Amino acid sequence: MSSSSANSPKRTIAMVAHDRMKPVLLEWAEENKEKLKEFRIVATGTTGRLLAENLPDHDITAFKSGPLGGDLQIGALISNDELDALFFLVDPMTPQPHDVDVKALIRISTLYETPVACNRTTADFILRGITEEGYQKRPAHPMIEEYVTRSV
Ligand SMILES: O=C(CO)COP(=O)(O)O
Repeated sequence: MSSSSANSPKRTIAMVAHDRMKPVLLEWAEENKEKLKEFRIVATGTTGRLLAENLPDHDITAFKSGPLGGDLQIGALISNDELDALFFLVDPMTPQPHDVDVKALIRISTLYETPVACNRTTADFILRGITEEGYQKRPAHPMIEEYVTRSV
């Protein structure tokens, strides 16, 4: 994954929002809709449907709903090194039935050096960073290689 140029395929970013954060994400996406056009956007089910309704000209794919495995589908992209950033507006005040999936998504993002925004301020920084000329995502953490080649 790297910075884009005129001829390269669209980079992929993911968007997820817990229910009370969905209006916040929609507002943030509206504010940033011009920059977001350069990406393919994948999202958990309900978040993706709402984004597609609000941004009909964007390239948006909705996976399964989060509690039904949508977070894990995004995690699969990350573990294949196919995701450039994750925008995940988490509700810090409401317990989630699929909290283990949410944790797994954050963990796998950490391992693969995928930038993750859990609030709007970080989302602003990440979007600015990944659209900057010359931006290059770091490769996955070397501990992956150590793990693959470990002797047991
Ligand atoms: O719960 C979610 C992520 O953990 C969000 O899923 P939805 O976008 O399907 O509501």
